[in-house]
Amino acid sequence: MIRGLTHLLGPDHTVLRRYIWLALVSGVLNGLTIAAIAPVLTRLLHGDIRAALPWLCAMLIGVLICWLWRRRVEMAGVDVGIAVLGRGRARIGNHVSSLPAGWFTPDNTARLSHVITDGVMEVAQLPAHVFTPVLSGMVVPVTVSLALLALDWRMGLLALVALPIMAVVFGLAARLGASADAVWHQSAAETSARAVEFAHDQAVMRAFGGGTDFLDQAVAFQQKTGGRLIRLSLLSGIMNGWLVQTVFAGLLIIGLQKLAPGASSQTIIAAVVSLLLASRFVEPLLEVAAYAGALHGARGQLDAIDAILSATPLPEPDRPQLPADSTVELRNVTFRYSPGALAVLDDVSFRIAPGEMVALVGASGSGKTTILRLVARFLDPEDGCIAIGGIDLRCIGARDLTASISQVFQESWLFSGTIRENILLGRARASDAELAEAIRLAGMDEIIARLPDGLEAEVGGAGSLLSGGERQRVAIARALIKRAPILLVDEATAALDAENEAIIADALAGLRGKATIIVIAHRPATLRMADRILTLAQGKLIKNGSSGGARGEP
Ligand SMILES: Nc1ncnc2c1ncn2[C@@H]1O[C@H](COP(=O)(O)OP(=O)(O)OP(=O)(O)O)[C@@H](O)[C@H]1O
Repeated sequence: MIRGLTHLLGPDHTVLRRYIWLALVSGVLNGLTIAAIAPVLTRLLHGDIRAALPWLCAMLIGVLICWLWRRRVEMAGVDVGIAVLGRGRARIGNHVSSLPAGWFTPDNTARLSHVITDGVMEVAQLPAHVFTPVLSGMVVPVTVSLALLALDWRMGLLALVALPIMAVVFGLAARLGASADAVWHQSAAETSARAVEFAHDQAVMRAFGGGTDFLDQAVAFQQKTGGRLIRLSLLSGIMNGWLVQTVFAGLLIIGLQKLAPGASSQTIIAAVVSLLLASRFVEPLLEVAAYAGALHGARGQLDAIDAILSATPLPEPDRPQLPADSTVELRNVTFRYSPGALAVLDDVSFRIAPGEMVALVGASGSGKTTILRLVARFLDPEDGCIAIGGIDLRCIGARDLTASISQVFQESWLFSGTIRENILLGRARASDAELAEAIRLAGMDEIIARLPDGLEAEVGGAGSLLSGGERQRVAIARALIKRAPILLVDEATAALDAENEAIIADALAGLRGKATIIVIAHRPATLRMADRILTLAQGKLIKNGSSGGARGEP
């Protein structure tokens, strides 16, 4: 668990180290203060107040130091929490942004959103609310059992032997809950993802009279996994508590034996003090046992964070090379989305010269979008290589590759913010004149004139305040302003009226010869405009010919 937190904090793990050190010292100080009860009580019960006084003072000073030290531990715990919320979150963000775009499957996306919202918060609260009593609960009994050893060797020995046994049982109980917890976290992530989908796609569901079945299934699964988790947490809590009580019973039996009739007053006093210490020995252990649920809950979150941080980023070249020009070449590329699955692309090779416009055609599922994803290096091929300007994509730095490629994909992803911000995402430093030119070429002048806030109009989450065609035009303006030497276009099959289609055609025509264009083409006009048409069928390139031969194809 500590390792997981250290991984999350990365170079900032020193705050965690400081906190642990302070918490352990706090445990020792607490233990020593509790142990001081023994000489105080012994002397008081013997009626020797004068001899008890120095010990009493030492104990009171100990209580004060413990109280002050505990404040330091709490503040250090808060510092760790703040580091987790701030730098830990940033670390997850930085790491995720270095992962291949292909990593963002619905499952991983749901897990990521669950971790960023709930997981990090749960982990951030761990030090202040859980670790402090747990660390103290582990150290105090060690110190108290040493004091017991000095008073009654049999009780001390039992306490010392019981400690490692309890540590093993507590660990096993935590492991028992951890697997149930991992399944629960996964089901919780899935339920949140489905709830968002459910809300987002209400219009479609209502149109088709869709029920809530898919959401109900996720909720039912979460209920089942939650129930199992609660049962196992309860079981492990009971098991831990039962073990601590058994050890306490053993200590009581040994201590009470001394109170047999005829025992000397000295023996009775030693027995009473030992029994008091025994109760202080079990108290923190019961607290640790009670925290078992919280601990393995947090472990589940830490494991989920660890899984994200352990995902392999796209390897960056040691010595990045720059592409010589905007040639795009696939050499014997084979790709499958998961090991053992059918090859989505099978030994595909082609070369596109700088400034050439190539249309990709083929039946649905033939691999057209996958080719664009591979050229943009969302994913790496299994076999073969993809090169830009003669350089393998794997030898080009991520920043240079991003600068080389513009994309207009069907989803036309827009982000919350204004139209201006969404377009300038293409090139933040574009001048006003360049912005105006991109807007004109993307046919957005009239839309912007119509909106009360013009360029400053908010597009809403994922561009929800704009129509499908308007979203597509913002995406085109963004791609145009970037002026990348390579343009990848997935021509939308839906949501485009004749006007929007004409605008896309104009934008492509304007770029013809200036950029290397690969377009997944659906319209005859685009096919006619292309210099060459590549036809795919079931992941194989079956035709690589001039556009003349394909004119009129859908
Ligand atoms: N993320 C993914 N994980 C697993 N399989 C995928 C994934 N994306 C696509 N596929 C599969 O890969 C194959 C090729 O998909 P691709 O999207 O490249 O086809 P396409 O030719 O662009 O289809 P369309 O014209 O319908 O968009 C399909 O069988 C598809 O089911």
